[in-house]
Amino acid sequence: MSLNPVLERVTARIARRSEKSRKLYLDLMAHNLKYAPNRKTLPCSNMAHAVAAEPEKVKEELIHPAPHHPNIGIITTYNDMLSAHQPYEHYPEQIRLFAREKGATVQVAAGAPAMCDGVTQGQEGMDMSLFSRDVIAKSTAIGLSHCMYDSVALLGVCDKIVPGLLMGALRFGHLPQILIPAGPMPSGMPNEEKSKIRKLFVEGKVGLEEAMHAEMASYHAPGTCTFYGTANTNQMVAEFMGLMMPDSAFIITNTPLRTAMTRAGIHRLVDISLGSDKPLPLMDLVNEKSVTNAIVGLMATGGSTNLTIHLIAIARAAGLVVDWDDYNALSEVVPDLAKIYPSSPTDINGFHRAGGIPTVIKELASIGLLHTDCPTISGGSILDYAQRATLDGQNVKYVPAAPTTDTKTLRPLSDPFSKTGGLKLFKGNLGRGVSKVSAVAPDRLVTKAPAMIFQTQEDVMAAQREGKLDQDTVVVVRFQGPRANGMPELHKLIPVLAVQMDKGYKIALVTDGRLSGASGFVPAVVHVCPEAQRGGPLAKLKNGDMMLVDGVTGDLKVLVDEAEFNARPDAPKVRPDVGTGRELFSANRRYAPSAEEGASSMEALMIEDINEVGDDFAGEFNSVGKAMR
Ligand SMILES: O=C(O)C(=O)C[C@H](O)[C@H](O)COP(=O)(O)O
Repeated sequence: MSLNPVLERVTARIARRSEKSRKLYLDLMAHNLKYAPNRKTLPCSNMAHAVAAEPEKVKEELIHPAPHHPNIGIITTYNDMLSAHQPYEHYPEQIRLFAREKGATVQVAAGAPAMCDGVTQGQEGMDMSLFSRDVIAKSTAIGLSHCMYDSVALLGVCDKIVPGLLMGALRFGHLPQILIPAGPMPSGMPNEEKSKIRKLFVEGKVGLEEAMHAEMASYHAPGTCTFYGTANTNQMVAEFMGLMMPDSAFIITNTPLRTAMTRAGIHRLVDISLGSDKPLPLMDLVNEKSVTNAIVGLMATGGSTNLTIHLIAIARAAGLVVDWDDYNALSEVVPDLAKIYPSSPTDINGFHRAGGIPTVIKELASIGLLHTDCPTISGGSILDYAQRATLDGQNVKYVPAAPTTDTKTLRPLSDPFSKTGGLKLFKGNLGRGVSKVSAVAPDRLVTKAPAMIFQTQEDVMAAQREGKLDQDTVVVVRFQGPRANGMPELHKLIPVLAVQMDKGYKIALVTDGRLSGASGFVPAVVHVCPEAQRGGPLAKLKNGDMMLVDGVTGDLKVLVDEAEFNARPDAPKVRPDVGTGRELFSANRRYAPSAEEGASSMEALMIEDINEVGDDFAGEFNSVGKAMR
């Protein structure tokens, strides 16, 4: 099957743009592989510290390893408050047993924090959510810096956790690594019903007790939430990149198949560890082709807008430069094959039952919309991911993906939901932003209406209560970008604006902040760059300015005289927020690059430093390596 020419062009463009940075990355990984201390070269005292707490047998195995005796490091993001991460409690014990079956040992290298956007939505803690990615990345790096490991199992699932783990893990890309997901919770109260009750609550038609009951019937068990939000989109992306076992993303948590899948993943990790016949380092898996495959997956399934930030940050950690034009070009040729809540009533479990990721991959690969020549954890290519996992005794057995069994949720190529993908790039005199057009009803794609300007979502909610939003309007919520307040998700706006839409008004939202992956159906252009805090045009908008938000052409415009608009002073910048620990994140805010650049100050500064070392890089590290020997 010949490749789709746009896929080919976008991939080539990423490779060209990244030529220098990718080479620097691969040189540094080669240095890690060759010269970084490892178990076999650690001096006695260091080694004794590293094994001091192990049982005698394991001590012996670590100090005098058999020829292929890998030691697996675990980075775990377990905590028992997050439903998605609670199942990881006993994974280290299980993984130890599974590794032992193949003669390997296991040490928990580090724990990293995992925060829940469901808990922090609309709260001060949300201002730290995006930056928690950097904390997770650094925690991962600290764990792996002990250089005790021949391979790594990454335990994490949710929104910032998978990107953070990968951003850290990729700096140790010379090591073979696998993501081990824990799976979604069983379906509870349908998401659509929960949303209905939320709207009734906003309108004062149901009380607190009933609202609480609905939320708890929806979020009711261990596992990821069942909507197609950022957590589940990360899972999809990880499969499309071949970073986890085929069809492992959406097996329900704490089921026999889930356990069998973890076991299969660990067995596979042993087989590809350093020292094996076929080591498969992470740096080989994350390249311009797998990143492009991930964007295709995002478009074909209508995933979370957050991945227009996270995938860019993950790619940057591997020396790859991706931008929103790449996303947009792919969106124009990738059909939308899936409708999952918030784009439809079906949840992620329904999507999985309908055929899920294997069926989507099979369809896309059949028309050359996926690279089938980049390596994956499975040992083959992405074509291994066009298989359904089933349980065979204690083992996972794969069978070819079947055609969709529910065309309300998952469509074949011959009859897609739309010929183009789920996300769209908007551009114009207000900057660049992204929108999940697949979740928006066709008659709501274009909004031309006067602007109402806000600086917080609380102000929008208050205006709605006071009836001030009872008109066609484009609600602009600005000073919500990474430099202003850490770029929170503004998901509390959705039920409020949905109520206004139900009243028959034309409503759109424009913001330099983020929305949750659970946000849909309200036409929204998010992540607008440059952000108001950096002097972006949003800072010049006034109440009443006529706006055009056009989901067909991708226009994001203010329709006022250009000279008059440009002559306006910017609204004053916001001061940093403090409290709830936000003051610890000043550096993250102050140096944050734009959303389109991944919004990670850690990476922006890292890239500056690496570029400074520049062409001398490999030479310098070679001499450091020689001195060490
Ligand atoms: O997917 C994301 O980006 C998220 O932030 C996940 C959060 O858990 C939701 O924001 C909760 O949203 P509801 O379903 O409306 O309760």
